[in-house]
Order: sequence, then structure tokens, then C-alpha cells
Amino acid sequence: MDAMDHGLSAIPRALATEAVHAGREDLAGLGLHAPPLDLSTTYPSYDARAEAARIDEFATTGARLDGPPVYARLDNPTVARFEDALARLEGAEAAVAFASGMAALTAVLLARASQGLRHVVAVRPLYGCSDHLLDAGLLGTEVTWTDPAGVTDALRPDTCLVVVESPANPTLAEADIRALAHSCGSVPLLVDNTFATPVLQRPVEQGARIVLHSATKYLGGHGDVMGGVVACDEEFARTLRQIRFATGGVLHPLAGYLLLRGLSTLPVRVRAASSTAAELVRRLATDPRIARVHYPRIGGAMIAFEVYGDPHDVIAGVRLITPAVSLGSVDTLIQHPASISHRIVAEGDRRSAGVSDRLLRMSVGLEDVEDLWRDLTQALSAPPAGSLRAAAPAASGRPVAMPRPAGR
Ligand code: MET
Repeated sequence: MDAMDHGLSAIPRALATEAVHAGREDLAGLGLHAPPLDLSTTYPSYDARAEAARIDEFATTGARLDGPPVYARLDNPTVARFEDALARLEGAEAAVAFASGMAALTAVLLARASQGLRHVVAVRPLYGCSDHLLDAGLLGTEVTWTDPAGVTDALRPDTCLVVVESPANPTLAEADIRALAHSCGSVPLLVDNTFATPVLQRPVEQGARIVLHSATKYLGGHGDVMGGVVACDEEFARTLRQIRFATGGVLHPLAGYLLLRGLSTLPVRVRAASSTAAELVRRLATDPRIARVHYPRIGGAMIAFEVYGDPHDVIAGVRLITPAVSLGSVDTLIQHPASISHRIVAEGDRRSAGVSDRLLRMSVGLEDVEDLWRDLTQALSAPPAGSLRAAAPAASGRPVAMPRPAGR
């Protein structure tokens, strides 16, 4: 028994408990309450031979160093706490943190391509920059885009990865992860779990081998920290640590500290914002100004809707809601994917992936639902930009084409 964990580590703990305690089990034994923030870039060692052996060991295996760190690009104790906690929440053996979600995806692609496999199968839509990274072949990979039913046929002997985001950015389309993992055979399935978070969905339990997060979003949760993280088995984590050391896309320790703190409130934030989002979806679904509402079956705090009017008028009309890209913060954000988050995806690809030019994506925060509804509904009634307010038509009165209820 580890003296620090008081023998409790064998007892399975609920997610809300893990969120508060994972990555912190040794603190009481250290006489601390808050996790220590280690900002060192380097560490003293009076034994260069022993240090050389430890560096060799890391370079060869990618295993985390035993004993004190050597240099911040290899490892950082504060970041390691966040990694341990996120791995626990995702039910994975390990996690490796990066400077951003895109740095994390880059490391995964480099890790797989370094094993000589350069073909990726991916399901659209993905977040716009993930789509671009794959579609442009910037890292020397080649992509085949398909729908979930086409994954098995798209696999080749040199396929290194199948990539899906569920619920997808920005349409909230959901994939059956278990079925998809089955279709992948021995090829690892990567699930971008940024929108769902481990509170709503744990892809490893459904057969995914790699789980990606833009930690900037719900994991941080306050719009003040940028990061990315990959949860996976220890063997792949070792390759990722080697790639991270070689390419330098490390997470700053202060970001690691803030992300660990963010995890402790993740379950309550996600559940509270999800319940507000579900209520807004119920109201939008019967609103005559809305052509279509998108909301995943698993719920969550992300909603998307298509308007009959000009989506730019809604963006210009919000007052409480912030018109800004990104998501997962305590405050509500709205953005127009065709203009911002998915701008980089070719128009035809964007539209065939279901990203309509009339689609708006909203990240619901922790405000009171009535205040959010009041702001949203006044923005939906906003006059076209440049016109006089008195001349504005109110609701179009046209029938709702496809109002989709909350589904739960
Ligand atoms: C730079 S654009 C996008 C940022 C973020 N990944 C989002 O989907 O909002």
C-alpha cells in the first residue's frame, strides 16, 4: 500500500470524486493542500554520468523519468499532475499534454507517421483546423474522408489512424463510437472528445485507443488557458513524450496548474451548462425564426441552430452572450462556423459535411437561462445590420422545417 493514498486507490471512485482528487493524492503527505506550481526550466544535478543515463533512458523508452526532472521539455511535475488526473477521468492508462489541441493532434500524426504509416481515414465534420491539417497533408500524411459506414472500406495496409470527433464541431453530429472502433479492426481509433468531455462520454470504454482534447475548452473551463491533451495507453504515450521532447510543443506549467484546477469543477460545470443548453434547445425548437436545431443525444453544453434570417445579424445583435470563437468557458459564446471556426475548410467540403452558411454555434455557459434566452431572442429579432430598428420584421412566421427536440 502506498502510504500516501491510505489504501483507497483500489476502491473505484465516482467521476466527481476523481475530478477533485486525481493527480493530488500525494499532497497531504507533502504537507500541502494546493498543488505546487513548478516553473523551473532546468534542474541541478551534480552527477552528470547519472544524468546522462537518465536522459538516455528517456530518449530510448519515452517513459517518464524517475526522480527529479532534468529539463522542462522532457517533463514537468505540475503538468504531470494534470496528465494523471485526465488519464484517470478518461479511464486511460496515460495522458500526454501539449501546448494546444492542434499541437496534440500534430504529435499523434507524427507519432504514427514515424512508424512508417502515413494514411489517415477521417470522418467529417471535424474542427476546421483539424480538417485542414489532414486535408492539406501538412505533416506528410494522406487522408481519405468518409462517413462512419465507409470506414472499413477506406482502410489500407498503410492506414495509421481513424479520426472522428463526436459530437462533431460544429454540427454536433454523433458517431457510434463502439461500432466505429469495431470497423477500425487493428487500426487505432482517435476520438476528439473536446465537446463531450469525460463527464458525458468516455471513448476508451467504447473501444477508442486515443482520446484527444483541446484542453483550452471545457477542461480549463474559464477561457484563460490554452492546452491540448491525448489520453491513450502507456506504450503510445511513450512515443508521444518522445515526439513532444523532439518538437517542443510542451504545455506551460502554469497552464498545467490551471487545467488541473479546471478539472476539479468539470463535472459540475458541464452538468449545469448542459441543463441550460437543453432548455434553450427546447425553446429554439419551436421558435419560428429557427429553421433547424442541432443537439446531441448525449446532451452537453454545445448547441447549434440554423436561422431563416442572416446569421450575421444574430452575431451583431447579442449583448450578454459574447460573439467569439472558442467554447467551454463559464460564459456563453456564439460564433458563425462558416466565417470563423470552419473558415479554412473549402466551401464545398464544409457544406457537404453539413456546415450550412446559416448555422450558428453556441457554447452555453453558467448564466441564468432566462437571461440567456432574453438576449438570444432579442438578437434573433435584431434588424438587419444598418437598418433602423423600427423597420425590423419580427418572427418570420414560417413553419419550422426540422425542429429537433433535446432528445433527453
Ligand atoms: C481559431 S478557430 C477555432 C477555435 C476552437 N477550436 C473552436 O472551435 O471554436
